[in-house]
Amino acid sequence: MIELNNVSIFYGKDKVVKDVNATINEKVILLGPNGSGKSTLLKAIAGIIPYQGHIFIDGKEVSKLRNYTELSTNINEAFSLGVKLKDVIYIYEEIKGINSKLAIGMLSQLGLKDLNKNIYSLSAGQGVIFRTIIALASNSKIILLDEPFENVDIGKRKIIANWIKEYGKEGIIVTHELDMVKIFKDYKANLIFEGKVFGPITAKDILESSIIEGEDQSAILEIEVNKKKYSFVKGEKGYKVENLVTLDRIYNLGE
Ligand SMILES: Nc1ncnc2c1ncn2[C@@H]1O[C@H](COP(=O)(O)OP(=O)(O)OP(=O)(O)O)[C@@H](O)[C@H]1O
Repeated sequence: MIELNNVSIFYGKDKVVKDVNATINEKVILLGPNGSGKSTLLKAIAGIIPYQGHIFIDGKEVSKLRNYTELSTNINEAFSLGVKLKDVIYIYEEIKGINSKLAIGMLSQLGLKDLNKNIYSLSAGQGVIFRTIIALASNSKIILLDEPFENVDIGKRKIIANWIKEYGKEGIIVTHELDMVKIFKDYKANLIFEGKVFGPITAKDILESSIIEGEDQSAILEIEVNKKKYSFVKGEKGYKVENLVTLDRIYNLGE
């Protein structure tokens, strides 16, 4: 279980994650526009950057955890050890207990067969595939995945989506990809705007909502962006701020 108690994260004086409170004991989707704080929040939960407040993983404060094998992530910064792919796999086998046979099979299925390759020589999509598979093949209880479909071909995205459903019991999946959110429509989703987290509601409800000016009685979620309130209302109803049917348009609210 991931518990966030009044979590704030600063870069210098900039507070980019603001007083987040949440309990996560399943796999959830995190959606939000560029620069809203998604990666920053994931990095703090993974113990890569400092935070204020408390983040507990299964009751233990993240800042005090060392080599915790029940949490895995595809975040770039977690991959500073090893150069050749086979070395990275070996190191993760040693320190995280990943199932290297499983990882090698999954990589091969997605076209990454030459494990003598240098991790820095991978294309953008290959890098995402490699890091995501390492995170999944660890079969940790908790997985933190930052944009696991970015730059990945559509057919491979679907394979990865199925693996994400299969591996890990809890965690956070950050994605911008609307088609992928559809695959996870039964998952709960949280929205993040300007460092503030809203929700959860189901991904399906987000996809099917109209967004109208705030404080509608039947709203399934209310968010505040740039001091304006918006309500997510199921189906066609009320005066629409915009004809919001795609996530891209939801993201535009934050700009
Ligand atoms: N190392 C850093 N130093 C200073 N500011 C940073 C740093 N990393 C991120 N930021 C800033 O923090 C804010 C949140 O960034 P973050 O990367 O968490 O956004 P994001 O929601 O993941 O965006 P995207 O969808 O574009 O990946 C942004 O304004 C960004 O410019």
